Amino acid sequence: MTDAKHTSPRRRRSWAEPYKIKVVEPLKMTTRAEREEAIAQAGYNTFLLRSEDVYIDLLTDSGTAAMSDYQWAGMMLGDEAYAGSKNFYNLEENIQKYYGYRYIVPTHQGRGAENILSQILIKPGDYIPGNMYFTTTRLHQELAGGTFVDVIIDEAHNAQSLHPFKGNIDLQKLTDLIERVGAERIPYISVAGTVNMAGGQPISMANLREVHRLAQTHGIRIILDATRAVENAYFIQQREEDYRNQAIATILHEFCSYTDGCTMSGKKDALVNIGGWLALNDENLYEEARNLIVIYEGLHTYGGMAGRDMEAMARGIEESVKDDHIRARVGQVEYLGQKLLDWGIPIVVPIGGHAIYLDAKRFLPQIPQEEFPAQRLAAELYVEAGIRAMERGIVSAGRSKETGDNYHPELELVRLTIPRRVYTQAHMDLTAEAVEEVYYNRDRLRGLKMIYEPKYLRFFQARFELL
Ligand SMILES: Cc1ncc(COP(=O)(O)O)c(C=O)c1O
Ligand SMILES: N[C@@H](Cc1ccc(O)cc1)C(=O)O
Repeated sequence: MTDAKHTSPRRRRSWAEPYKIKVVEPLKMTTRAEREEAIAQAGYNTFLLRSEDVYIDLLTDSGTAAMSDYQWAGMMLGDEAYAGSKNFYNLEENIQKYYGYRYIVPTHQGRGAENILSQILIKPGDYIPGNMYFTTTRLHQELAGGTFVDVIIDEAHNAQSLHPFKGNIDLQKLTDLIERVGAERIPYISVAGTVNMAGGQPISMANLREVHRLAQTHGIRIILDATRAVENAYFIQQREEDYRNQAIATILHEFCSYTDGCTMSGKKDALVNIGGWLALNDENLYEEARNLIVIYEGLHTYGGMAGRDMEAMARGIEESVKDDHIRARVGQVEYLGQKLLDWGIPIVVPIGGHAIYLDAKRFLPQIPQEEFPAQRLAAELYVEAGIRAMERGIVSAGRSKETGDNYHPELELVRLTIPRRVYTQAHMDLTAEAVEEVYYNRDRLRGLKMIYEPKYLRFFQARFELL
């Protein structure tokens, strides 16, 4: 007999956090009228709100993690020497140990590494295939004279496809590109794990291994965007048969071994508020990176970070690869997503690693994409309950560098991004309730008009008016 009463409690054990709370940060409560005023002043762009006017901040998981006492203790051991800080060597050692790359160049955050990498590897006229674009990554590739080509599987562009690895690369699309432009015009394949713009979706180990094999045949490098590679490793453990019994750290190491280097925003997986790195296995490329780093970031033993920041990141890496940590981290995201699915709210499935993505096309079908449905939905969530989310649709996609026309991405999404170790289950419940309320009242929402458009990465600073 297996009715609920007789089920072993062990089988029901949930994802509860493997830590307890030692310090809290009070939040300001606002009225609806105050929020209406604040979002209008912010030009209906959640990036332009003041954080003190936000109740639950789900704008991003970048630099928003709560550090542990072990990390804070490390901050007191900051060696703030200009050159040769011991914290750099601790950081270097941990990156080599857990990610497996040979040479490490610290940077102030991910895009610092993307800048250096793009300058070193890309020549005007080159093509860079990748598993869906990321805003900063593509811009650096374009500024260096390259053209990004999306070679992700088609399922990634379909919010409702249940493919377990929507971050996978379509080997046929990649082969076609190599045949069309020639391997010598492809400086590297840009692989992200997980894929942020697709909904935090993972790439499988099997797929990366295949991409590696193909790349080797043509002598093309693979550079990983390792920003959320630990979360990717968790999905490999959960969904890929051969990895079910392997530790996250082991999976991460193998995953990186199929690539020639990585750019990293330490502000995500590595549990710090600032920091990043560029890692490379090729000594000559490392030499070039060391030359550029002193122009853009700082000396090669600090790269824009204080010694204490490097120590916090070295320790954050150790914590990030613990199985208990990552299970609870993704578990919390899944908890929120499952609740929304149970209530019939349209979200991207499968639920991703760092965020829930509301499908604005199905949420607000009455608003055409040119009137920015996702931007409108994000603004409304803020007005409803002081929850700050982020548009990931036509505003984020920007314009084609060739024609200047707006891209029209298939995915028109609002991202509810969960910071690591910051919010409680009750915050997730309240978030779900607020989304449900907006969904209930969705018919009365109209679109927006863009009244200010910055030249680069427009979503950060664009302004809108209600239509
Ligand atoms: C997948 C991905 N790559 C690169 C970056 C760039 O990192 P950073 O914000 O640290 O510059 C981010 C976030 O910005 C990201 O999510
Ligand atoms: N990488 C961070 C910060 C960021 C947000 C949006 C961007 O398009 C670029 C950077 C994030 O994904 O949240």
